[in-house]
Amino acid sequence: MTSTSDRRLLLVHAHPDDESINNGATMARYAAEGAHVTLVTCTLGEGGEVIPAGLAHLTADRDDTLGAHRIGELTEAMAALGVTDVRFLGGPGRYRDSGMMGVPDNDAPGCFWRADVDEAAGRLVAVVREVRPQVLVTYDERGGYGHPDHIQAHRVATRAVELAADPAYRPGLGPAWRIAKVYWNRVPRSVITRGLAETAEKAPFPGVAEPADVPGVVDDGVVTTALDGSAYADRKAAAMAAHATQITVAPGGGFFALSNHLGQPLLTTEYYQLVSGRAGPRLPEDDLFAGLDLTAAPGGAATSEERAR
Ligand SMILES: CC(=O)N[C@H]1[C@@H](O[C@@H]2[C@H](O)[C@H](O)[C@@H](O)[C@H](O)[C@H]2O)O[C@H](CO)[C@@H](O)[C@@H]1O
Ligand SMILES: [Zn+2]
Repeated sequence: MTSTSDRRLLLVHAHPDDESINNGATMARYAAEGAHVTLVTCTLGEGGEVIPAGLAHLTADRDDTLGAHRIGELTEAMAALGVTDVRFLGGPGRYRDSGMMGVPDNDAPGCFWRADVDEAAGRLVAVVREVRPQVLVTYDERGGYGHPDHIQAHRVATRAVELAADPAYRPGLGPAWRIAKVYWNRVPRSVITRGLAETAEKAPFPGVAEPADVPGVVDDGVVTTALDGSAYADRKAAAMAAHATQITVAPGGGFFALSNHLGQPLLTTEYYQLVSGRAGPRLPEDDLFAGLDLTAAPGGAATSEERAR
């Protein structure tokens, strides 16, 4: 029997807001079930736009205090989800928001896009070996939608999974730990197509996003895992609304828009692709920990088949 308190989930994201958009219901569900949920966010989102006019002064080209403000937004969002283990990679401000692909900030010293992947991954290995998660969630190789910080978060997380499991890598960071299952954030094409059509019909925004604007859209058959988080819909909507400089949540919670004011569906079933580790006995999985025997031997959890060897 899986003890929920033995379950440990690590999520690696680029900016404050990505965690609530992609995984808010998942995080709320596992936190409510007693699992240990750890969020590592790689930047403070210093380069973001700002929706509320009264906060426009925070932007990088004015007061340049948006990063500090977004720490507060993330704190409020995690309180809404019941998540208490919240960290910034290398500490707050270690890696700066790199801006959208192609802007001059991509070349700024200290930006995440210019970080040395192995150096950044080493900082994440310390978290992995401390927390010893059985499951890690991050983005695909495109970072979901091509943002430099999202691509870099994928690269750093992927490298950290490899290094954390290598006993020869920096033993001073703790015993090696193999993460049993790695997932990428996904949205099935049929779901977003239906959701955007509904957005166009019902949402109170001046425009509607394109599927290409939505991170992680893939053909339905690529998706291995669907977590029904409908019981946590209100918590996800509250968490997203807490990121008020970045997100507007429509009254009633069914839709949202980023600072581009293009409406999208606020999904309460959250989808994943298992890219490393063995899937649970039934597809699509309805649990990220499906198939795992959590009586972890030193070094990492195992599936029931591995345990039986
Ligand atoms: C969801 C996400 O990754 N947001 C990033 C992104 O913000 C977008 C960016 O400002 C774009 O110019 C807008 O049109 C869009 O509406 C925003 O969501 O990039 C920001 C800068 O790197 C980042 O701070 C924000 O978290
Ligand atoms: Zn982001």
